[in-house]
Amino acid sequence: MAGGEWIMRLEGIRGGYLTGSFWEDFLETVSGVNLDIFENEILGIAGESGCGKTTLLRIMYGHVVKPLVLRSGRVLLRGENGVYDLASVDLEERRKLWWRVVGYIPQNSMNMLNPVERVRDHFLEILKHHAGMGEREATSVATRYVEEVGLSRDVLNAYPHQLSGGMRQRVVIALSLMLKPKLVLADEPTTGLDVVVQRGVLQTLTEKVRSYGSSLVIVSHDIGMHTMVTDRIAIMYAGKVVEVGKTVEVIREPLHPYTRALIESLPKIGDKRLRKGLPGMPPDFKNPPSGCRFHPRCPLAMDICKDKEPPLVSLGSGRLVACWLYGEGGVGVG
Ligand SMILES: Nc1ncnc2c1ncn2[C@@H]1O[C@H](COP(=O)(O)OP(=O)(O)OP(=O)(O)O)[C@@H](O)[C@H]1O
Repeated sequence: MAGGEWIMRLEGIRGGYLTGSFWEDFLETVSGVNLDIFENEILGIAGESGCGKTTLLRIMYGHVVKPLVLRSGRVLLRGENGVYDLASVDLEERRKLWWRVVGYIPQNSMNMLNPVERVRDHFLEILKHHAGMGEREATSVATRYVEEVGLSRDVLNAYPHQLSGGMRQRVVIALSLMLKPKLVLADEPTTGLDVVVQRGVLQTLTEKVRSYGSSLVIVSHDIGMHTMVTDRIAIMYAGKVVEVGKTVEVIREPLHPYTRALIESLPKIGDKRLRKGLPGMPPDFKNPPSGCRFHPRCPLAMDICKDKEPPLVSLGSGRLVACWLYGEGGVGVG
């Protein structure tokens, strides 16, 4: 569970995509995010499709290549020899941190395996280059990790297309975890798998992360999944973090009207009533609403919401919310 020191600290992250050849042709899809990820925790990032979750995760990994651009902010990562700002260290330094300190499971990662390389070669390449192992040691480590994620060692001799989607995803999980990074970033790690396989893959991922004492950030729009596996949850809306807290508390008593709407839309066991969806559309990043970006869809919007952006304030016990309903009572955190 969460507690102790942060392993990653995000400060004032603003990033997005270049959409043309000029600096002004820019779509800001992450706007001023501040967030700490603590040691030994599983943090979920949730929000509607297109709210900026993947953009934020890529920035957290320090994999910022055009058209993705980080306009401002710091991505502080506690490494073996001190704190690094992934937003400013050079590529060589970031390469040393990738796999060993911070691991990444990108969206659709199971399709990312090189189709002309056997599974074994994927493992050996990482173990040789990032851990300096020789062939023999690397092969024995690869065998152990493949088995640890519930696969047979024969999988090492297979080509990716010979494996099912769930098996490929387990391979990607083993690859990203085998150097025991302190922090693993997983983007929709079970999308595209059937429900039963999803559960097994999630269980493997979270069990391994817990047993290595690593932290995991898991991006998904699936609140049910967050309820099952995460300790804390950050809710994003239109490029901003609008609520953070312990998952059980956020689910039991959502504070931000957007979080309430997300939770309201979840099916509940035994309740056959049609769930209410959230009316309206997420805003256009090119021309976001003034004040609180959620105000045009918010059933509780007040005059101030149109004029002034609510800061993310602390309500104590690690609960943060960006909403004028709580704004005056909280302690601003930036
Ligand atoms: N390469 C790109 N160029 C321009 N705009 C992009 C690019 N990639 C993403 N976007 C836009 O950035 C916004 C945020 O996208 P992002 O993928 O971060 O959201 P998300 O919350 O992860 O969504 P999803 O759950 O659908 O993956 C979206 O409006 C998307 O269309």
